[in-house]
Amino acid sequence: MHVIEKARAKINLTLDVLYKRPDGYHEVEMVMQTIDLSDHLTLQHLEEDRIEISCSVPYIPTDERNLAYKAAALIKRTFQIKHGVHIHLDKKIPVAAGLAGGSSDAAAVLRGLNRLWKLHLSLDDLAHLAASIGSDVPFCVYGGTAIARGRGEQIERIHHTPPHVWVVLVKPPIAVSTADVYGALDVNAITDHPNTMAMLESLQANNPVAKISEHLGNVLERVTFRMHPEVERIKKKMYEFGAQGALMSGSGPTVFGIVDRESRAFRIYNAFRGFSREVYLSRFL
Ligand SMILES: C[C@@](CO)(OP(=O)(O)O)[C@H](O)COP(=O)(O)OP(=O)(O)OC[C@H]1O[C@@H](n2ccc(N)nc2=O)[C@H](O)[C@@H]1O
Ligand SMILES: Nc1ncnc2c1ncn2[C@@H]1O[C@H](COP(=O)(O)OP(=O)(O)O)[C@@H](O)[C@H]1O
Repeated sequence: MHVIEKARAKINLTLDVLYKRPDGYHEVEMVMQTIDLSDHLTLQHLEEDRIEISCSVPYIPTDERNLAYKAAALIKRTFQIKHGVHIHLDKKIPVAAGLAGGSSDAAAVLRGLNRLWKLHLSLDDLAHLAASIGSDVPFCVYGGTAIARGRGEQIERIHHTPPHVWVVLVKPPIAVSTADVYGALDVNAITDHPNTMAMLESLQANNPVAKISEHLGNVLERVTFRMHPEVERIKKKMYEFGAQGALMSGSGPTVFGIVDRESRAFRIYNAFRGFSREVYLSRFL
């Protein structure tokens, strides 16, 4: 008995930080968008009471530190399930990139085990559980377009037909810690808060990409740019190569560019392939 789930990457079209909370987290407001770049998960029922993880790449832990493991352990604990699961992760989303790859794997495990073990939970039930795994996991349970608030776990889904937008992603070969980036952010020094509602209205009005691009904004960019100037250079190149809009996703270091035409996206993709190893072509989903 097995089920297959796709775990899709996200990008942040806006990322605003409102204040630092007493619990150490930052109160955020972000427009999140699922893109067509996914890990593939296979969940195989085991009669024995254990969680096994295997992975297509060697540099991700396969023990309880893996977010997919945490999700399976949470389901087993919450619903007192006495058998187990083998989870294979076929990784395609770059790791520690600002694209929520691990969070999306965890969300896919919640959805997959709900089916495998016939738990009859709604997506809202799963998203509620997901918050204890990580701030980005509830959004990944739903996917699509949403506004995320709180520490990222409060999701307002946006039901619309997503505009046709091509996305080129470039991940420089550096590791960025989300905790370090939030830790180095001086909330009182933020002057360029993005306009969440303007972005939302632009998406819902199905505006052309050039218009949507006017509202892209991420207050963590400055912090990551300071730590790793090459990330800012990639953003500049993205515009030089013809992107209509460009932004760092999440805490970085991936930078995405958006365009309305496939041919233009291919040109940018090919231009980056000359000197970047990790370049991806994708679309809004
Ligand atoms: C920046 C964002 C934007 O979508 O994504 P990534 O760059 O990780 O993809 C998210 O806010 C990341 O969410 P996620 O990666 O799930 O974070 P968590 O595991 O919950 O938290 C990691 C650490 O980041 C800091 N953190 C996280 C979220 C938040 N609203 N405020 C914080 O200060 C905390 O120090 C926390 O210990
Ligand atoms: N299933 C998983 N896939 C990727 N990374 C994982 C996973 N489980 C745990 N991790 C760890 O989580 C960290 C962040 O990974 P990831 O979710 O890809 O990044 P981000 O939050 O920047 O999008 C990495 O250091 C990685 O070792």
